[in-house]
Amino acid sequence: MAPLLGSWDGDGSETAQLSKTQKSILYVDAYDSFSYNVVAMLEETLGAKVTVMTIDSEWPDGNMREFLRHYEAIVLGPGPGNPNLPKDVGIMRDIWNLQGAELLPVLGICLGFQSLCLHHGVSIDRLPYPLHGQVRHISTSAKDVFEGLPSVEVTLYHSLYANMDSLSHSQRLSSDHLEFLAWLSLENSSGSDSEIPMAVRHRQKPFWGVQFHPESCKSEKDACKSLLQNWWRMALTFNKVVGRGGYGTLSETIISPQNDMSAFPDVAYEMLKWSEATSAVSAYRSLGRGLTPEDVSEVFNKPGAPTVLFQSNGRYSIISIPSPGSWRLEYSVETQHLSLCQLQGEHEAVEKTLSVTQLWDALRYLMDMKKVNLGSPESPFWGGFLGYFSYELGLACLPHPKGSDHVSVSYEHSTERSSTRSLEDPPDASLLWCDRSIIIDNNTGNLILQSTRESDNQPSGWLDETLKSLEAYSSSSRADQEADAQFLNSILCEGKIVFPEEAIYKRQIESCKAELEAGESYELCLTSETSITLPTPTTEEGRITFPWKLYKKLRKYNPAAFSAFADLGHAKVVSSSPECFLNWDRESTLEMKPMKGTVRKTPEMTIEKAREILGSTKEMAENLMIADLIRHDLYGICGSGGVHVEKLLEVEDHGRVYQMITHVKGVVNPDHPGFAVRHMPQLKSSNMAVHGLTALQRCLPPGSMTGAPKERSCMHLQNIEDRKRSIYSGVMGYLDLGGGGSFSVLIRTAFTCTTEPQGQQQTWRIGAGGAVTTLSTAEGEWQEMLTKLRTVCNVFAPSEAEGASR
Ligand SMILES: C=C(O[C@@H]1C=C(C(=O)O)C=C[C@H]1O)C(=O)O
Ligand SMILES: NC(=O)CC[C@H](N)C(=O)O
Repeated sequence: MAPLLGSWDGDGSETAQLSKTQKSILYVDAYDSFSYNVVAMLEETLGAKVTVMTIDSEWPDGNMREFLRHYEAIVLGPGPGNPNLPKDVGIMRDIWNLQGAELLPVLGICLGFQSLCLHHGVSIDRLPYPLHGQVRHISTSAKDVFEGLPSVEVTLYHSLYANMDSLSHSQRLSSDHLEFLAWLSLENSSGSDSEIPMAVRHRQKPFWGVQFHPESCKSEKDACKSLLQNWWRMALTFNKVVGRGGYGTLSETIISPQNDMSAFPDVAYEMLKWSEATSAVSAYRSLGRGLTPEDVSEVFNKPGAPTVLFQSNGRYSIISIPSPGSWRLEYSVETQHLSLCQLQGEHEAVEKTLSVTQLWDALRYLMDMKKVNLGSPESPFWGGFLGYFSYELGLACLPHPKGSDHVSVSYEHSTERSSTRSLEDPPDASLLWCDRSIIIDNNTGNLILQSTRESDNQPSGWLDETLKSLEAYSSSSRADQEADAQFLNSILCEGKIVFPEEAIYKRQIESCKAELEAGESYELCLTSETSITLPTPTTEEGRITFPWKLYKKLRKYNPAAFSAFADLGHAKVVSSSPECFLNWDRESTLEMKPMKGTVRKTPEMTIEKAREILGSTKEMAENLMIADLIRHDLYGICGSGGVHVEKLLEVEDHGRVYQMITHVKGVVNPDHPGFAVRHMPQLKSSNMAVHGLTALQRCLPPGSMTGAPKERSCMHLQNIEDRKRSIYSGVMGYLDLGGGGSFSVLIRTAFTCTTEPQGQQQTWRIGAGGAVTTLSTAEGEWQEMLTKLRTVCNVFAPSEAEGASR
């Protein structure tokens, strides 16, 4: 039998030796959205090399004992679900059966802690109320792993707990196996306090566990580092005392049944051929005239022609300009159908069936092969793709744990939502290849006209000629604007709006809360859909200009940081999104800025008052959970040491609402990729376009629109919402051939799709929702959803009656 824990306290010399030989830790991942934060903390704090193995993996060669000899210790991570269910903990359970010389040090975190307690006779029950994203002081025994740490502030993400009352009196007195090391004082409904175990160690075996999340960005950093170092010192001392170690490390760094390797798609070569006029230089001309992006788009984009405008309140707006080299790509997740079509000249078309993984491979290949090396230093986009990816495309990119109810993309017919069921869904990816474009610097008013087509840069070529026509341009008159308003009104006054049913939405909130209480999720971003059916304008001109005129109205009503317009085949999108999903520059930096926490702006509501409201436990917890999820997403790409929180839980003014945001940055290191991308091809590239695309593929759908943990939350949301979100909750932006990219989250957005443009009616869809946590109230969430809905829905009211809709 192993010696008692007390004798392994060591003198710290093992930690000092760490730098000489890198030790290995096996991390067991339960598909949590915080896993890579834990892994980064282990690597950054202990200097250890971590291998990640998912709970649904098989032990290599079917021999756990042999495999574990290569590791100094195991960390069992947090995760959704309940340790009483074998599928939620998978291979974690095998660890508790190790005996004698097979034993090795283990640290369980949250779900891992619960699994340890459960195996040793403590029942795992539901808390009176879940504690997701809550930051609390815990008291400790100030010994063992808590040496020198009598009280620590930590983040909690659990709804289940180790119930000490489940132990019989004699079990507790002798407590033959477990010793509890830390507690949380929890007030129950009767007003009295009870003590909930927060940390444990086994008395004979080298097993420890903590119920809290030391890796969270709101847990006390130095204290949690000391805790880990204490554990590691004791773990290494154990190994030394029992003579473990010296087996060398294994080469694998990730073990999982997930395997999304597929054949390289031939269609990538076709795409390359279609882009042959795109050279490696983006030539440009500058014009110092203050034209609006709307004006410029109107000059170049004929009504109804494929157009994307990415209009920002920040620095730059990007406008697509048609050219002989323009082509479009559309992809459907459900049918795996890819179609490409040229927009001018031969009008060639290509149809192919390919998997989502192959789609990303083709995009990466094309962006890499068509790298542009030179262009206007000021311009964030030198040419490439403009367009969107849907929420369902994001779902198809998620890992699906073995044996789980898959997050699928087909839906049963629902009687409750039958009003919107028959609507056509737009493609899941729709991208426009642009070799000509215009950038407007919103700070200086300067305009950059650019093209990657060599012939456009000849004297008197397209660039020179177009510059001349822009110099002579005069913007639309007031009379035109009034005519537009009248035209819109004539259509909008006949609109029929179908709002989400309050009772159904409130029932769905309760269903979300039931999942949160069961430990299935920490936060669920519930959403609903409102549809507006309008008559199709009777004239051809009216029909094709309607979406653009609607966009201009929305842009005025709700000028947003990521306003955007897309007219891409049958799909039309008018967006006033305030939320950045993912940006990357041409060198090495990725950034994400998730939003959570929304307050409606009224004359009485100042930013100070909004800060007070958004400073509540509920709102902070909502944002913190997503902040930690986004850190994990970025660590998955950038690897340990590469991720930093720039801003945490800050309140910003976003036009019609105040929003709380967090800003996380990551730096890509091709020699040390994160675990989410480690086995992927092409990642040794120094081209940031390749890394940006991979980050998109791995980080969709946006965590702020799902909740945490992402996979499990998406699965429950699909069951609860029972509809396709489609473009809503997807992302829109640009893929720059220079290497950069930027995508917004498609919220505060209306879209429509019809393959029968001559039909009598057009239906626009607007999604809206909000994060449900255990602190949510049904009425509060319903009102918050309406606040977000109004920012777009009011644009569908005829102008005089603005604000009349709910
Ligand atoms: C769900 C929406 O927005 C999301 C939810 C937010 C929240 O819960 O406060 C804030 C911004 C978005 O991430 C929406 O606008 O429909
Ligand atoms: N963060 C976790 O590991 C949570 C564990 C478990 N699902 C609970 O809710 O209690």
